[in-house]
Amino acid sequence: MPVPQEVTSALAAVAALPRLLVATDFDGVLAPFVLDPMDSRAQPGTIEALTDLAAAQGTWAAVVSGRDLATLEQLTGLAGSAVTRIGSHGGESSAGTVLPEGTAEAVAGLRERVERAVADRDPRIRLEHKPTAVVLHTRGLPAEVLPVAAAIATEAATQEGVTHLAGKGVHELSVVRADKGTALRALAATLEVDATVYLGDDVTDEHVFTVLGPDDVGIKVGPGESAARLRVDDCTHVPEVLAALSSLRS
Ligand SMILES: O=P(O)(O)OC[C@H]1O[C@H](O[C@H]2O[C@H](CO)[C@@H](O)[C@H](O)[C@H]2O)[C@H](O)[C@@H](O)[C@@H]1O
Repeated sequence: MPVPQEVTSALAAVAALPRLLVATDFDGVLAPFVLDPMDSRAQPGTIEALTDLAAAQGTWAAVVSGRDLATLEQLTGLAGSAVTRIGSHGGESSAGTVLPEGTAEAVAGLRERVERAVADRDPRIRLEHKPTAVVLHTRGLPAEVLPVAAAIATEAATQEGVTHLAGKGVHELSVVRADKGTALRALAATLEVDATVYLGDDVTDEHVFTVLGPDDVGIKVGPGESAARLRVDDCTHVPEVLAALSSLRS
């Protein structure tokens, strides 16, 4: 299936504006889902298109991810590039991050509690550790594990200062309050762009879609309810969308 005509038309219209920010989620958008998060790789051509966009006149590019910043840079190879990297759902940025005082202690305490609960209740649940969060992974696990992971996450989130985000095959427990929408709006305001294009697939990307303005272009990648105005069927369309934008801006 080709990229829908309405998406192509919206891209052509937004690309005609003088100052444009093109931003995208990582997992499920640039990179197809895999079992081991460290095996994720961006689809061919996507990083190149973002890099080209960031080099084009009046154009900026960003990757906005739930990954922690260091992992995002490692997986994308974008460290030191002109493409802005925003990690930890907006909690960290390549433009500079100061995590709130006590974050390391709070996440260490959370980690200890979650590790204990997982060891006691179902060691098949895989854990990912970030500077601001602990993630319980259930992708590929038998159905009976899912409610156990959900219960552990729900219980951990009763602790003051812990936020629970349920994503695709993950329960993320964060000790820092941040969201992608706030982070992207701040970036767009700093750059004084005329419009933002954003591609996302998951619940945390809805924080962006809901704050986009009438001139912005939100593209939901894949099925599910969304506040995005436009949609493509799955992440295999993303290289074409980014290449089209890159060619329109160069
Ligand atoms: O905001 P994103 O860039 O989409 O990051 C969201 C979470 O992505 C990762 O988990 C997802 O991808 C994994 C690898 O494909 C997959 O195994 C998992 O089921 C997905 O939910 C990442 O591991 C999380 O830390 C991110 O928060």
